[in-house]
Amino acid sequence: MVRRSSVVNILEIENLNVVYTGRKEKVYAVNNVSLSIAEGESVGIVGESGSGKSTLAMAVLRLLSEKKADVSGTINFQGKDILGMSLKDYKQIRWKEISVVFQKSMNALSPIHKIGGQLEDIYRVHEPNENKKVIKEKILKLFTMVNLSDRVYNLYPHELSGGMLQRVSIALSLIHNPSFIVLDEATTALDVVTQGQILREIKKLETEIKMTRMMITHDISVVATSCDKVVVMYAGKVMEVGNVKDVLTKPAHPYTQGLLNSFPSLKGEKKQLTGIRGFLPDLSEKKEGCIFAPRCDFAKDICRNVTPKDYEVSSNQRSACHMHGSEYYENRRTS
Ligand SMILES: Nc1ncnc2c1ncn2[C@@H]1O[C@H](COP(=O)(O)OP(=O)(O)OP(=O)(O)O)[C@@H](O)[C@H]1O
Repeated sequence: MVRRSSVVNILEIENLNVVYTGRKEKVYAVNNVSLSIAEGESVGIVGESGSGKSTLAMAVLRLLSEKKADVSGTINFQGKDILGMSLKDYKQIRWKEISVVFQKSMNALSPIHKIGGQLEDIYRVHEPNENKKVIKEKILKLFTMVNLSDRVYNLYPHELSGGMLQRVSIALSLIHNPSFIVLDEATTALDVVTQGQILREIKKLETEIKMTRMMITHDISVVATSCDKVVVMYAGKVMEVGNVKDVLTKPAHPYTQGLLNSFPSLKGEKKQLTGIRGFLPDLSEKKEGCIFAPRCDFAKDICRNVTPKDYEVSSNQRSACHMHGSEYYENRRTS
């Protein structure tokens, strides 16, 4: 949604819809999402639980079962139509070009094999003929990058702390030098000190190996400290997109404002946390109007009846709100 003329987009998502069909009732988890991510950019996807962040990532990663989810729209990655290609072709891209770290990625490691051997085996899935010594060197280099010592190579998973295991997962995701990485709550379970360290290492890596990052998180402070752009999702839709600084200091959508007012600030004045009244809507049906209107203190008739389009607030910020950029919002902006 934020477009800069000289920028090359690595990922372009147009009108993406994901409907879970596995149960009696459908779930419209992602609705008409369009967004682009420029090469080298780090983009945070935020929104409360159930807003469709992981589903969006799973669609990009082609990890949704065709039997359980209908995916429509287009996803272009480096000019290639991801949804249009065969799964066999996509598997050539996954891990090599696009990789992912989930919150529980570390659980995928076998408890009875040493870390080094497991990483070596995974490396060979894409490079079956690579020399053992070369692979080991590569893995040790990655360990250094994520601040793990060489001795981890010969340890079993149970001999590592949660933070170390998550660093192993990040090292693993980087094993084929991907140009795009998805981190889905990858640092959420870690203590703040370890999380901060890992985020700093990831940012350093991005400049070293020219990587683009899509980061899914509940934690706005993670976005504030580590991302260039933020996408705010609610009930399967993008509510607001923009540069982190603009969106976090001058939110243009009432949902973003509510989300920001739900987080305490460690710096600056103490403020009353107000949260957002009500709950996420039932996603088993599609309704006209703004999906946030029932929870929005400022909704007018138009909001309840007409689905808002995506309005430009500034060259760096867009908001799907009928009242975008009105004086009314100007007055409500947080400082
Ligand atoms: N496999 C599935 N089958 C049916 N519905 C699903 C499935 N996975 C997710 N959903 C539903 O899709 C909606 C979006 O879920 P999703 O996990 O993408 O949200 P999220 O924003 O990532 O939430 P969280 O932050 O809690 O991970 C929710 O209503 C969820 O219940």
